[in-house]
Amino acid sequence: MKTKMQNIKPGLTLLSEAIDIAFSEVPVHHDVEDRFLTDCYGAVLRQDVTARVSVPSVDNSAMDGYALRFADLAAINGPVDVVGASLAGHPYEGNLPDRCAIRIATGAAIPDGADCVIIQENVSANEAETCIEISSDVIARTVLHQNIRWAGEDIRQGDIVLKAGAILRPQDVAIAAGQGYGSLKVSRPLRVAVFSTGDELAKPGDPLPPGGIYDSNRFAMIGMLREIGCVVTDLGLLADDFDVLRNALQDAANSHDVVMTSGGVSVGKADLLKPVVDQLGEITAWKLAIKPGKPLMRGKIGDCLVIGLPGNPVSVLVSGLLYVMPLLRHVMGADKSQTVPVRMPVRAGFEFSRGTGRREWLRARLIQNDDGEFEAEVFASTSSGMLSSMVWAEGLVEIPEDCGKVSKGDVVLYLPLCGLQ
Ligand SMILES: Nc1nc2c(c(=O)[nH]1)N[C@H]1C(S)=C(S)[C@@H](COP(=O)(O)OP(=O)(O)OC[C@H]3O[C@@H](n4cnc5c(N)ncnc54)[C@H](O)[C@@H]3O)O[C@H]1N2
Ligand code: MOO
Repeated sequence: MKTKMQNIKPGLTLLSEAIDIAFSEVPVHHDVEDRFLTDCYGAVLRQDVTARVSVPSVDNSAMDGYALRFADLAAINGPVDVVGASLAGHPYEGNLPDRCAIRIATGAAIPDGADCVIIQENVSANEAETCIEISSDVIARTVLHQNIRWAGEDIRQGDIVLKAGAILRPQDVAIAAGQGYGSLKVSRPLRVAVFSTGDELAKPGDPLPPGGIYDSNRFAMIGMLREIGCVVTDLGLLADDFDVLRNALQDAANSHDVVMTSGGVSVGKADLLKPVVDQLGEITAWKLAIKPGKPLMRGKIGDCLVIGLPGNPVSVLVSGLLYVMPLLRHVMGADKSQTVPVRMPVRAGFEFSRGTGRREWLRARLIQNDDGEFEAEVFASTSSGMLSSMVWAEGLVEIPEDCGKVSKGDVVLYLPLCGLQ
């Protein structure tokens, strides 16, 4: 990859700086609620979760079989008496007698005196299972502590198993369940009002007037917001009219944590979002050194965060996934590490050149080349108006601000789309 000195155009903010500034300016919400475990998936955890019990709670068997004393094995030359059983929830009480075996189930406590488990497939038992024969081969292969899981080897009582700020995945909810938590403190979902702006827009399902286009951006915005657990109010379409926009924004800001819009943030005559937010509140950021998504606007009306996404459909998705969703997760208390996209180095399977100055994302997929290695291929067009490129893509290739040329075989960073939610 050919790079030269960063050459950021005046008035544009670097994405990394813009994220740092936004994270420091937009406060984390204090509203926390206790939620039943099964409603916690995808939520931001707002407490440390401390282990109440060790896991396993006692030394137990990893397999179904027979618990024995390892030191006895050398002396065994005939049937071994099975003197009892240890089942999950029903431990064997007492000590393992010399040169005897205890029937044991996976997860059941290792009886006192036993120190290895031989799986049942490797012994032959009589029909009543009162004695077993163990071949000399199996005895020779048996080692001390075989198939034993030690108390506390997974989790020790008092360990912090989940930290505040985690975005809860199935395994996180499961570990809290395993520690007996019936509910967790998580962030209250953000209430987000969404609308698309533009005189050219028609509602999907309605007839399309001459020169009109159907509104697709609202559906991208709502989808991204729902993925991160926001409660969305769909306010539909708004015309490019100052008073209409001002009234709608003021109303939405009064009853939501965030108002998110698409369109009308560039420099054209009909781009009214900025003057409206300027009148009702404050514009706190505008124009990032990114492509697509450059004219993205951040502002506030009272305590309500306002996000004005650019109208181009790819800009909505890319700036939404890389700037807005991380910011909203921050507001819900997510740790910063949880908001950084996965970036994987891969070889470029394409050639690309451009003027420097903005961080750019090309719509991409990974394909296997003739040597079996994965390399990135990119969509034929970089237009931010082509929504089909995002449907085609499984990831994005990130071109740094100062990179003007990518040659086939160069290492580039690939961001899987599934890692951006
Ligand atoms: N003279 C300049 N013109 C533009 C600049 C610039 O710096 N100087 N920036 C360009 C960039 S970059 C972008 S991105 C766009 C963003 O402009 P707006 O946010 O004002 O968006 P609109 O003009 O309203 O729309 C742009 C484009 O997207 C279509 N659109 C809008 N809303 C929707 C929707 N809900 N669903 C589907 N498609 C939508 C709209 O019809 C336009 O084609 O500005 C550039 N111009
Ligand atoms: O910044 Mo714009 O989104 O390139 O079309």
